Amino acid sequence: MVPNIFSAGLDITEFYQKKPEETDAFWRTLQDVFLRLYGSKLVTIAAISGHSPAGGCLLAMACDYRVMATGKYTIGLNETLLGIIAPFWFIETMKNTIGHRETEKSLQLGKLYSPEQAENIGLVDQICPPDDVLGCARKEMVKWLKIPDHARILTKQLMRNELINNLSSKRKEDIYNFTSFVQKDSIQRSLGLYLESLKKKKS
Ligand SMILES: CCCCCCCCCCCCC/C=C/C(=O)SCCNC(=O)CCNC(=O)[C@H](O)C(C)(C)COP(=O)(O)OP(=O)(O)OC[C@H]1O[C@@H](n2cnc3c(N)ncnc32)[C@H](O)[C@@H]1OP(=O)(O)O
Repeated sequence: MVPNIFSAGLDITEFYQKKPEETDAFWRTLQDVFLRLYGSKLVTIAAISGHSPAGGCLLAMACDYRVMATGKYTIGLNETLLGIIAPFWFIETMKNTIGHRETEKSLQLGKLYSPEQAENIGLVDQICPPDDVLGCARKEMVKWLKIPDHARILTKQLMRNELINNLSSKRKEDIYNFTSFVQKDSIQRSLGLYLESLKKKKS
Protein backbone atom coordinates (compact mmCIF):
# COMPACT_ATOMS: atom_id res chain seq x y z
CA MET A 1 0.00 0.00 0.00
CA VAL A 2 1.23 3.53 -0.83
CA PRO A 3 0.75 5.73 2.25
CA ASN A 4 -1.77 8.54 1.74
CA ILE A 5 -2.85 7.43 -1.73
CA PHE A 6 -5.16 4.53 -2.56
CA SER A 7 -5.09 5.46 -6.25
CA ALA A 8 -4.53 8.83 -7.97
CA GLY A 9 -6.94 7.68 -10.69
CA LEU A 10 -6.02 7.05 -14.27
CA ASP A 11 -2.53 8.05 -15.30
CA ILE A 12 -3.36 11.11 -17.37
CA THR A 13 -0.04 10.91 -19.19
CA GLU A 14 -1.42 7.72 -20.81
CA PHE A 15 -3.93 9.81 -22.77
CA TYR A 16 -2.13 13.13 -23.05
CA GLN A 17 -0.30 13.68 -26.36
CA LYS A 18 -0.71 10.02 -27.33
CA LYS A 19 -1.61 8.37 -30.63
CA PRO A 20 -5.24 7.22 -31.07
CA GLU A 21 -4.22 3.55 -31.08
CA GLU A 22 -2.42 4.06 -27.75
CA THR A 23 -5.45 5.65 -26.09
CA ASP A 24 -7.65 2.89 -27.57
CA ALA A 25 -5.44 0.24 -25.96
CA PHE A 26 -5.34 2.11 -22.66
CA TRP A 27 -9.13 2.34 -22.49
CA ARG A 28 -9.61 -1.31 -23.50
CA THR A 29 -7.32 -2.29 -20.61
CA LEU A 30 -9.33 -0.18 -18.18
CA GLN A 31 -12.56 -1.79 -19.38
CA ASP A 32 -10.95 -5.22 -18.81
CA VAL A 33 -9.84 -4.32 -15.30
CA PHE A 34 -13.26 -2.97 -14.39
CA LEU A 35 -15.19 -5.91 -15.86
CA ARG A 36 -12.98 -8.40 -14.07
CA LEU A 37 -13.15 -6.63 -10.72
CA TYR A 38 -16.84 -5.66 -10.83
CA GLY A 39 -17.76 -9.12 -12.11
CA SER A 40 -15.48 -11.07 -9.81
CA LYS A 41 -16.98 -14.07 -8.05
CA LEU A 42 -14.64 -13.41 -5.15
CA VAL A 43 -15.51 -11.16 -2.24
CA THR A 44 -13.73 -7.87 -2.91
CA ILE A 45 -13.13 -5.30 -0.20
CA ALA A 46 -11.37 -2.00 -0.90
CA ALA A 47 -9.07 -0.85 1.89
CA ILE A 48 -8.87 2.79 0.86
CA SER A 49 -5.71 3.95 2.55
CA GLY A 50 -5.76 7.53 1.25
CA HIS A 51 -6.83 9.72 -1.67
CA SER A 52 -9.06 8.03 -4.19
CA PRO A 53 -10.11 10.41 -6.98
CA ALA A 54 -11.78 9.51 -10.30
CA GLY A 55 -10.48 6.13 -11.56
CA GLY A 56 -9.46 5.35 -7.96
CA CYS A 57 -13.03 5.90 -6.83
CA LEU A 58 -14.26 3.71 -9.69
CA LEU A 59 -11.99 0.83 -8.61
CA ALA A 60 -13.21 1.18 -5.02
CA MET A 61 -16.86 1.24 -6.14
CA ALA A 62 -16.27 -1.91 -8.19
CA CYS A 63 -15.65 -3.79 -4.93
CA ASP A 64 -18.31 -5.29 -2.67
CA TYR A 65 -17.42 -3.18 0.37
CA ARG A 66 -15.32 -0.10 1.06
CA VAL A 67 -13.34 0.78 4.17
CA MET A 68 -11.68 4.22 4.07
CA ALA A 69 -8.98 5.74 6.26
CA THR A 70 -9.94 8.81 8.25
CA GLY A 71 -7.77 11.88 7.64
CA LYS A 72 -7.39 14.64 5.08
CA TYR A 73 -8.18 12.34 2.18
CA THR A 74 -10.78 12.64 -0.52
CA ILE A 75 -12.76 10.32 -2.75
CA GLY A 76 -15.11 10.97 -5.64
CA LEU A 77 -15.49 11.29 -9.39
CA ASN A 78 -13.91 14.69 -10.04
CA GLU A 79 -13.75 14.43 -13.84
CA THR A 80 -15.66 17.64 -14.57
CA LEU A 81 -13.05 19.62 -12.63
CA LEU A 82 -10.49 18.41 -15.16
CA GLY A 83 -12.75 19.42 -18.07
CA ILE A 84 -13.52 15.79 -18.92
CA ILE A 85 -16.60 13.67 -18.32
CA ALA A 86 -17.29 10.41 -16.59
CA PRO A 87 -18.29 7.71 -19.10
CA PHE A 88 -21.68 5.99 -18.75
CA TRP A 89 -20.33 3.00 -16.82
CA PHE A 90 -18.59 5.22 -14.23
CA ILE A 91 -21.94 6.99 -13.84
CA GLU A 92 -23.94 3.76 -13.57
CA THR A 93 -21.53 2.37 -11.00
CA MET A 94 -21.86 5.49 -8.88
CA LYS A 95 -25.67 5.46 -9.24
CA ASN A 96 -25.67 1.86 -8.05
CA THR A 97 -23.60 2.93 -5.04
CA ILE A 98 -25.10 6.22 -3.85
CA GLY A 99 -28.31 6.66 -5.86
CA HIS A 100 -29.39 8.83 -8.76
CA ARG A 101 -29.81 12.23 -7.10
CA GLU A 102 -26.53 12.22 -5.16
CA THR A 103 -24.71 11.01 -8.30
CA GLU A 104 -26.20 13.80 -10.37
CA LYS A 105 -24.93 16.46 -7.95
CA SER A 106 -21.68 14.70 -7.35
CA LEU A 107 -20.74 14.35 -11.01
CA GLN A 108 -21.75 17.79 -12.18
CA LEU A 109 -19.82 19.41 -9.33
CA GLY A 110 -16.88 17.00 -9.65
CA LYS A 111 -17.26 16.51 -5.93
CA LEU A 112 -14.47 15.06 -3.81
CA TYR A 113 -15.73 13.92 -0.39
CA SER A 114 -13.95 13.65 2.94
CA PRO A 115 -14.08 10.15 4.48
CA GLU A 116 -16.88 11.26 6.84
CA GLN A 117 -18.94 12.75 4.01
CA ALA A 118 -18.34 9.67 1.88
CA GLU A 119 -19.58 7.45 4.71
CA ASN A 120 -22.67 9.65 5.17
CA ILE A 121 -23.76 9.28 1.55
CA GLY A 122 -22.82 5.58 1.36
CA LEU A 123 -19.89 6.04 -1.02
CA VAL A 124 -17.83 4.15 1.54
CA ASP A 125 -19.30 1.70 4.01
CA GLN A 126 -16.98 2.27 6.94
CA ILE A 127 -14.24 4.63 8.07
CA CYS A 128 -11.29 3.54 10.23
CA PRO A 129 -8.08 5.08 11.59
CA PRO A 130 -5.37 4.94 8.88
CA ASP A 131 -3.29 2.34 10.73
CA ASP A 132 -6.30 0.03 11.05
CA VAL A 133 -7.80 0.14 7.55
CA LEU A 134 -6.50 -3.29 6.58
CA GLY A 135 -7.55 -4.71 9.97
CA CYS A 136 -11.08 -3.37 9.50
CA ALA A 137 -11.20 -4.76 5.96
CA ARG A 138 -10.04 -8.17 7.20
CA LYS A 139 -12.70 -8.21 9.95
CA GLU A 140 -15.40 -7.38 7.42
CA MET A 141 -14.07 -10.04 5.04
CA VAL A 142 -14.57 -12.72 7.69
CA LYS A 143 -18.29 -11.82 7.78
CA TRP A 144 -18.67 -12.04 4.01
CA LEU A 145 -16.81 -15.35 3.80
CA LYS A 146 -19.29 -16.98 6.19
CA ILE A 147 -22.10 -16.64 3.59
CA PRO A 148 -22.63 -19.72 1.39
CA ASP A 149 -20.55 -18.92 -1.70
CA HIS A 150 -22.97 -20.12 -4.40
CA ALA A 151 -25.80 -17.99 -2.98
CA ARG A 152 -23.62 -14.91 -2.57
CA ILE A 153 -22.17 -15.24 -6.08
CA LEU A 154 -25.56 -15.68 -7.76
CA THR A 155 -26.94 -12.72 -5.86
CA LYS A 156 -23.96 -10.58 -6.85
CA GLN A 157 -24.43 -11.58 -10.49
CA LEU A 158 -28.13 -10.74 -10.38
CA MET A 159 -27.27 -7.30 -9.03
CA ARG A 160 -24.37 -6.61 -11.40
CA ASN A 161 -25.07 -8.39 -14.69
CA GLU A 162 -27.09 -5.58 -16.22
CA LEU A 163 -24.18 -3.15 -16.12
CA ILE A 164 -21.66 -5.83 -17.08
CA ASN A 165 -23.71 -6.84 -20.13
CA ASN A 166 -24.34 -3.25 -21.08
CA LEU A 167 -20.66 -2.34 -21.06
CA SER A 168 -19.62 -5.64 -22.68
CA SER A 169 -21.95 -5.00 -25.61
CA LYS A 170 -20.74 -1.41 -26.07
CA ARG A 171 -17.01 -1.78 -25.65
CA LYS A 172 -16.02 -0.71 -29.17
CA GLU A 173 -18.33 2.28 -29.15
CA ASP A 174 -17.08 3.26 -25.68
CA ILE A 175 -13.43 3.08 -26.81
CA TYR A 176 -14.27 5.18 -29.86
CA ASN A 177 -16.04 7.76 -27.66
CA PHE A 178 -13.11 7.94 -25.25
CA THR A 179 -10.43 8.33 -27.89
CA SER A 180 -12.32 10.84 -30.00
CA PHE A 181 -13.18 12.85 -26.87
CA VAL A 182 -9.72 12.97 -25.30
CA GLN A 183 -7.98 13.66 -28.61
CA LYS A 184 -9.86 16.93 -29.12
CA ASP A 185 -7.53 19.93 -29.02
CA SER A 186 -9.58 21.62 -26.30
CA ILE A 187 -9.48 18.52 -24.07
CA GLN A 188 -5.76 18.04 -24.64
CA ARG A 189 -5.24 21.67 -23.59
CA SER A 190 -7.28 21.14 -20.39
CA LEU A 191 -5.35 17.97 -19.56
CA GLY A 192 -2.01 19.73 -20.15
CA LEU A 193 -3.01 22.58 -17.83
CA TYR A 194 -4.21 20.11 -15.20
CA LEU A 195 -0.94 18.16 -15.29
CA GLU A 196 0.98 21.42 -14.95
CA SER A 197 -1.16 22.45 -11.97
CA LEU A 198 -0.42 19.12 -10.25
CA LYS A 199 3.30 19.66 -10.68
CA LYS A 200 3.07 23.29 -9.48
CA LYS A 201 1.15 22.19 -6.40
CA LYS A 202 4.01 19.86 -5.60
CA SER A 203 6.80 22.47 -5.93
C1 LIG B 1 -21.56 11.54 -26.48
C2 LIG B 1 -20.93 11.19 -25.19
C3 LIG B 1 -19.50 10.87 -25.35
C4 LIG B 1 -18.93 10.35 -24.06
C5 LIG B 1 -17.48 10.27 -24.13
C6 LIG B 1 -16.83 9.77 -22.84
C7 LIG B 1 -15.43 10.14 -22.89
C8 LIG B 1 -14.68 9.85 -21.64
C9 LIG B 1 -13.84 10.98 -21.22
C10 LIG B 1 -12.67 10.69 -20.38
C11 LIG B 1 -12.89 9.90 -19.15
C12 LIG B 1 -11.64 9.83 -18.35
C13 LIG B 1 -11.88 9.35 -16.97
C14 LIG B 1 -10.73 9.76 -16.13
C15 LIG B 1 -10.49 9.25 -14.96
C16 LIG B 1 -9.32 9.63 -14.14
O1 LIG B 1 -9.00 8.92 -13.23
S1 LIG B 1 -8.42 11.02 -14.52
C17 LIG B 1 -7.28 11.23 -13.18
C18 LIG B 1 -7.91 11.91 -12.03
N1 LIG B 1 -6.98 12.04 -10.94
C19 LIG B 1 -6.82 13.16 -10.29
O2 LIG B 1 -7.42 14.19 -10.58
C20 LIG B 1 -5.82 13.13 -9.18
C21 LIG B 1 -4.65 13.98 -9.46
N2 LIG B 1 -3.66 13.88 -8.40
C22 LIG B 1 -3.78 14.50 -7.21
O3 LIG B 1 -4.72 15.21 -6.93
C23 LIG B 1 -2.65 14.29 -6.24
O4 LIG B 1 -1.54 13.78 -6.93
C24 LIG B 1 -3.01 13.32 -5.08
C25 LIG B 1 -3.57 12.00 -5.56
C26 LIG B 1 -4.04 14.03 -4.18
C27 LIG B 1 -1.76 13.02 -4.25
O5 LIG B 1 -1.15 14.20 -3.88
P1 LIG B 1 0.42 14.22 -3.56
O6 LIG B 1 0.81 13.19 -2.61
O7 LIG B 1 0.74 15.61 -3.19
O8 LIG B 1 1.08 13.76 -4.95
P2 LIG B 1 1.68 14.69 -6.04
O9 LIG B 1 3.01 15.06 -5.56
O10 LIG B 1 0.70 15.75 -6.35
O11 LIG B 1 1.79 13.81 -7.35
C28 LIG B 1 2.97 13.11 -7.62
C29 LIG B 1 3.23 13.10 -9.12
O12 LIG B 1 2.19 12.42 -9.79
C30 LIG B 1 1.60 13.25 -10.78
N3 LIG B 1 0.22 12.84 -10.84
C31 LIG B 1 -0.63 12.79 -9.82
N4 LIG B 1 -1.78 12.26 -10.22
C32 LIG B 1 -1.65 11.95 -11.52
C33 LIG B 1 -2.52 11.35 -12.50
N5 LIG B 1 -3.72 10.94 -12.19
N6 LIG B 1 -2.04 11.19 -13.73
C34 LIG B 1 -0.79 11.58 -14.08
N7 LIG B 1 0.08 12.15 -13.19
C35 LIG B 1 -0.37 12.33 -11.94
C36 LIG B 1 1.92 14.62 -10.31
O13 LIG B 1 1.90 15.51 -11.38
C37 LIG B 1 3.33 14.42 -9.77
O14 LIG B 1 4.22 14.28 -10.86
P3 LIG B 1 5.80 14.57 -10.78
O15 LIG B 1 5.93 16.01 -10.42
O16 LIG B 1 6.33 14.27 -12.14
O17 LIG B 1 6.33 13.67 -9.74
